[in-house]
Amino acid sequence: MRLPGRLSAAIDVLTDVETRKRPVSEALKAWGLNNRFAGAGDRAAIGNLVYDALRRRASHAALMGSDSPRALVLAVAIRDWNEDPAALSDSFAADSHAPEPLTADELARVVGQLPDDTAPHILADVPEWIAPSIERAFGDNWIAEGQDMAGRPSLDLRTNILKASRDRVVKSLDRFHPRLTSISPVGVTMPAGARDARTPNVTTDEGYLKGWFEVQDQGSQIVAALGNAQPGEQVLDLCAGAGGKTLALAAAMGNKGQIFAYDSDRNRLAPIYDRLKRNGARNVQVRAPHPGALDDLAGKMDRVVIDAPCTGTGTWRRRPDTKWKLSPELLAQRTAEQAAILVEGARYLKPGGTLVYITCSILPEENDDQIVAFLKNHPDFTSLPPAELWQAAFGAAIHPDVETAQSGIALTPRLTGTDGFYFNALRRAS
Ligand SMILES: C[S@@+](CC[C@H](N)C(=O)[O-])C[C@H]1O[C@@H](n2cnc3c(N)ncnc32)[C@H](O)[C@@H]1O
Repeated sequence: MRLPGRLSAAIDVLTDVETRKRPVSEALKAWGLNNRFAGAGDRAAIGNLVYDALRRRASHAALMGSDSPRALVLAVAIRDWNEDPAALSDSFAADSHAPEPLTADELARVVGQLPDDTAPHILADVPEWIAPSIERAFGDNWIAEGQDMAGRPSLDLRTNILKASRDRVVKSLDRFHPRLTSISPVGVTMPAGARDARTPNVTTDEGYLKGWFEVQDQGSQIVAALGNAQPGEQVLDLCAGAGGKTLALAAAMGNKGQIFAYDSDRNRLAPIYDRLKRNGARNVQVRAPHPGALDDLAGKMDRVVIDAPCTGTGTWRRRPDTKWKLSPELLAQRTAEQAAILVEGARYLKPGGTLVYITCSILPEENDDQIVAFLKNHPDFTSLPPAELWQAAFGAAIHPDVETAQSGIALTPRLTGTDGFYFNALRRAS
């Protein structure tokens, strides 16, 4: 397919997403099944167009004076993919699979600039109602933070040090030109390409099948490392999901001690069994959810890790559709769950133990605010100093801007080149 046909397909996919309220991944898959002539390169390009349209939906729509799928996709082609507007329009006329040529109004708008009085949430490409929260989190830098959250993410891998060295992983993926991550000592990264670049399919690599590495954003690797789980400890991973953090903790502990991996959702937990086997993680006991599943652990854990259910605002680069679906109701639901899980997690700690709280959110309501509320009712807990945790994990001084008011650590695409994550470690008095 040539670019005009790909643009047309992206408009169809976005229309499908909007009219049928479908997740983007589902709409892209359906398009591929209905258009089997399209190759992997076409599907990747169409996916990039759709995701780019959603990443900068607000500013594309403001510039074009419309948020229709056509307006958004044309804006991506010209603003993000640097196509020449007149040449693009001419190429439409010569291609039977192309969208209609650009109108005079579209041509004039797409080469213009956003006016000086453009609302800040449009410049930041975030929903208007959530802008005050993002401003509270980042102060004067909040628009720049929003803009970086509208970029493309890198593909990051975590070396499974139980089975391989980072050098070995780099060598096995040589053909994708991997680089070392900037902070995580076990990470490997492949920067996002431009335009129609395809994301490397690393999960068919023999190194992946042998358990040498896992796909894991560097931010997720960093918070797992800050958790500071030590060989021989008793650790409860209370929201283990498919086990991304569990596997990182097992490797950090050198398979020594015991991790109890639990999740209240059986379906989310299901993939963990295969992943543990592939990774050679032998110190993990999976506890399936049933009443009283964790009762025997009360008061006994050295460390309880809460990778809390959250709005996922830190992952907007990867799932930009969720940015526009976020609602005050969903945020309220997540914050209520987080408050309850923090109290629940504290129950399993022994005196002197550490409660590790993690979210993949950038919103203070889910981060520092939760810590303030928890500490108010749990005066026997104190936050551990971020600079010391960072030094212990990475042997380097912490970037000053990642420290939050409540001794938390907030990672972002702009500050650390990672997804957005929040971390806070709370020590219980002995
Ligand atoms: C952010 S995800 C965990 C991701 C996972 N730790 C990883 O690294 O791949 C949050 C998880 O919390 C689980 N969850 C939600 N409420 C819970 C609760 N009350 N107790 C335990 N798990 C819960 C969800 O099912 C979800 O799998």
